[in-house]
Amino acid sequence: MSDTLTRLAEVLEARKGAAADSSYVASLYHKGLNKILEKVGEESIETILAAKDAAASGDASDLIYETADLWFHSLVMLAALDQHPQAVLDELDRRFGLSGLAEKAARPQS
Ligand SMILES: N=c1c2ncn([C@@H]3O[C@H](COP(=O)(O)OP(=O)(O)OP(=O)(O)O)[C@@H](O)[C@H]3O)c2ncn1[C@@H]1O[C@H](COP(=O)(O)O)[C@@H](O)[C@H]1O
Repeated sequence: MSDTLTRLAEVLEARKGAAADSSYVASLYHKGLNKILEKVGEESIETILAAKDAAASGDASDLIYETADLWFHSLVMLAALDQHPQAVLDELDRRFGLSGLAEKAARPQS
């Protein structure tokens, strides 16, 4: 799972030197941080609406699609601020360790 984030982070880093009209990510960098944050906000709202629809209809396909958009734009935000997604995964790992669930999951069932 995290391999996808690593490979995507590499592409996002490479887009930093690219011309605005060469790719979607390059165009976002050229528009600046405010535009990137606007996209994160937009995608957050679309994800919430899709979650409501999924709960009502039982069909989660739009929710998965919108969540991918939200994660993607969050990764662009992190890259624009020179942050790597591994730092977020490390933070989640730290919290998982703190909760004691990691040890519980590793322990054989009796
Ligand atoms: N995962 C994604 C990804 N997810 C969503 N999007 C784009 O995000 C945009 C979101 O849709 P919207 O309708 O909200 O946006 P829009 O109308 O195009 O833009 P606005 O004018 O509203 O800002 C669409 O243009 C999608 O194509 C993505 N664009 C790129 N990637 C990945 O990023 C990599 C680099 O992309 P490029 O920089 O385009 O080569 C690609 O190889 C992909 O792996």
